[in-house]
This record gives sequence, structure tokens and C-alpha cells, in this order.
Amino acid sequence: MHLDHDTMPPHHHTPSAEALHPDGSRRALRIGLGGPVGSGKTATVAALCRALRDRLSIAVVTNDIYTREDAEFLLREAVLPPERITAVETGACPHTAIRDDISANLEAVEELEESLPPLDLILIESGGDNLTATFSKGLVDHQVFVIDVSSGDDIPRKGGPGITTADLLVVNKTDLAPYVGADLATMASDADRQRGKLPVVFTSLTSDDGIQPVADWVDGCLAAWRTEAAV
Ligand SMILES: Nc1nc2c(ncn2[C@@H]2O[C@H](COP(=O)(O)OP(=O)(O)OP(=O)(O)O)[C@@H](O)[C@H]2O)c(=O)[nH]1
Repeated sequence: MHLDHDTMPPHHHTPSAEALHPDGSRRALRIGLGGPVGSGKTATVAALCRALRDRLSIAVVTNDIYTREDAEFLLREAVLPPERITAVETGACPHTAIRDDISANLEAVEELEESLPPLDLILIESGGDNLTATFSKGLVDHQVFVIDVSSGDDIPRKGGPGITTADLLVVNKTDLAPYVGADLATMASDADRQRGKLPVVFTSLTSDDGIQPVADWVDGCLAAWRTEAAV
């Protein structure tokens, strides 16, 4: 797919000089987003790019089973210029490409780092999978797990590695809660019980600033990353 650069909105990338990896290199912070099919991973990536792209240099890697649909959505929505979006086709097992054989994703990340230096942030979106999909620590620095209220308000209670161990749990589509009878307070207390001190945010991406809690969390991760790099 090709989009004419002239039709893209202007993006003012001012990669910050202090965007250093703790080892002193200029590697970007890598954040993985996983979660069940249709929970809102691509919508979260799109909204994050819109919220952060004017002050951070961002690239995205998408993982789809047999298609490039998520990347094509992001291109169509023009959330970033085309050269900042790479699609990996994972074949039948999306979790394998982010957890076990991460070579295709690592290659995509490294190519983006080489062609667009220096990047501040790379978002890696997993293909939709079940509640056990987690990212390899060799691929990402932090992981976000996105679930949504319409899949049942008992999902946090049921747990699974994504729910219990992700660095951030996003409970998306809160606007649908009244229509599907989801009890957000129960979801919040179940999630807290499963996750201890790990953070949980509730989002509705139908509102303009719905992504803010996730954007704030990403900002916090970047600030910590830079502090670590500066030590
Ligand atoms: N009502 C509502 N719809 C949402 C919200 N977030 C996403 N959606 C819709 O939910 C559908 C699925 O969203 P996606 O972002 O494609 O979900 P995904 O997790 O990337 O899906 P896969 O890549 O297929 O696993 C789309 O029609 C979105 O527009 C939300 O906060 N509220």
C-alpha cells in the first residue's frame, strides 16, 4: 500500500537527545501491546500515535496472522507516515512471533531503528490472541494487555498471564459497559486482586481524550527509561 506523503498530516519529530538506552546506545523504548481479538489493540496504537507523535519520534510494528490489515488501517488513518509502519505476517500462531521465535519482529524493529534514527518509541502490536499471549523480554521493554468490557466482566477474575503480569492492563470500550451489563467496579477490584500493585486503566476510545491514561503511562515509562540512561 502506498499513501502520498503530501496527503499526510505534518508530524514534527523532535527526537530528544536524552532518548538513550541504559547501555548508552540510542535504542528506542519498545512497548508491546497484546490482547484478545478485537479488544482495541489497533485503536489503542492509533490513538497513542495521534497523542504522542508531535513530540516523540515513533514507529509501529504490527503482527497479523495472514494479512497486513492492522498496518493498512494505521496507514489509512494516517496516524504516522508510511515508512514508520511495518507489518509482520505471523502465520497461524500470533503468540509465537512475539514470545518464542521473535526473529521477524526483531528484524522489523532493527530495520526501523536503522532507517529512522533516532527513534524514541517503538510500539509492537501483537496479533489478536487468547489470554495467555505475552511478549518475550528480548523483544519489548514493557507490555500492555488490552481487554474490553464486551467480552465479559469476569475476564479480570479469570486471570491468565496477560492479565496478571502485563506492565499495564487496559480495560477498553467502557462506553459499551451499560449495553453489555458489565460492572466496571467489579472488573477494577478483580484486576487489582490479580495484579497487586501493577497499574490498570479504563479507556473508551470513542472520546477524543480517551487514550490519555495510556499516553500518561507511556510518558512515565519513557521518563524512567531516560533517567536510567542518564545514570
Ligand atoms: N465502542 C467502542 N469501540 C471500540 C473502542 N476501541 C475500539 N473499538 C472498536 O472495536 C473494533 C476492534 O478494534 P481494533 O482496534 O481493531 O481491535 P484489535 O484488538 O486490534 O483487533 P485484532 O487486531 O483483530 O485482534 C473496531 O471496530 C474499533 O473501532 C472503544 O473504546 N469503544
